[in-house]
Amino acid sequence: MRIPGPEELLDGAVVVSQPMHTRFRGTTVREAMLLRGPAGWAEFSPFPEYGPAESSRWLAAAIEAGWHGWPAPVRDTVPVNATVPAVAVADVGRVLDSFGEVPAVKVKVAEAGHAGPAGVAEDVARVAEVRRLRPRAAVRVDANQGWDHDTALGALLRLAEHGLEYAEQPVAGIDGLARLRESLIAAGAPVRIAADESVRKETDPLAVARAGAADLVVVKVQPLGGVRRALSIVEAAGLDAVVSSALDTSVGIAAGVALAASLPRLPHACGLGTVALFTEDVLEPPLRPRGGHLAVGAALRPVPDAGALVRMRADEDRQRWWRERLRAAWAEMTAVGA
Ligand SMILES: O=C(O)CCC(=O)C1=CC=C[C@@H](O)[C@@H]1C(=O)O
Ligand SMILES: [Mg+2]
Repeated sequence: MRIPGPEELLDGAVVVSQPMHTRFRGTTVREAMLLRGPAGWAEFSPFPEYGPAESSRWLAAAIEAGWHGWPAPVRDTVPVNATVPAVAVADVGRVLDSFGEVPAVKVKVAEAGHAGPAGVAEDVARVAEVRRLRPRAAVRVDANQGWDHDTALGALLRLAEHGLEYAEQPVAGIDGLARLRESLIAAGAPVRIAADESVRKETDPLAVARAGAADLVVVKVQPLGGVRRALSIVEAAGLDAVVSSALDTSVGIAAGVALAASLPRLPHACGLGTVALFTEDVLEPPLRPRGGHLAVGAALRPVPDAGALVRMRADEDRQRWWRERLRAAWAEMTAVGA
């Protein structure tokens, strides 16, 4: 893959700032740098705390999107899940309604500061409310590795009573996932385990499959370094994959759609409905599911709305900060031996 130089990448780049309806991942504003390449618009939006090495994979994904393009799709539509942040029970209905009809709902649990017994009770109540409001949807939970073994085991045994499609990264680490999976089977509640952080943050994303630590892998285009790299990780893992967003703008969501559309098997709804969590988006109309699905054809060549780019443009300090970040990620990516 040809790697353009930083000046070429930054020519026409703009940083946008997106306010969120609900706090998610500890923030209420998400920034993203949008790049304009010969193959189309691309997104570079590593989370603010990520250093150059981790960010270099996000840059590789942007270069693929903007300078090379994606593999051909094998399906026309992609099923999408609603994402319910760790909100109070009273707010669950409002969040669900913002996603419209969906085949699956992902519920955030074990939020920082709420991973003890009182937090588990809140999590169970949130999942019960989702189940009450969407009796036919598949319900999955994502703990972002916030529980320890015993809390996860206790929580999942209670949550399993509401019917769980799977539990995403309930505990940290590959060994932790493998041990919990065994304990759940031994307890007669074989809740399926999906690995997220143990795939996207490990230097060896296949280790989870080798260790028998998960039933599914969650794959996100930017953290894994592009659609092609994510496809090869899924193939080598030999596990079913759930495609999810990294809280991207619709430009980044398009890359997720490209991945979901080109996977040979797609048995689960994808976490690609997250633009519903933002108050504004760069696309007019935003990439939002209809009837629980995103249409692939319309999604693959996102062109931001010129007015939205002006309205959402971050201030000049943030433009400079992101330009430096891209240069640092580029230097890491092209360093000898990288
Ligand atoms: O998968 C979804 O439904 C939405 C995306 C999502 O949950 C995430 C996006 C970005 C960062 C993560 O904290 C989070 C996740 O852990 O999967
Ligand atoms: Mg996750």
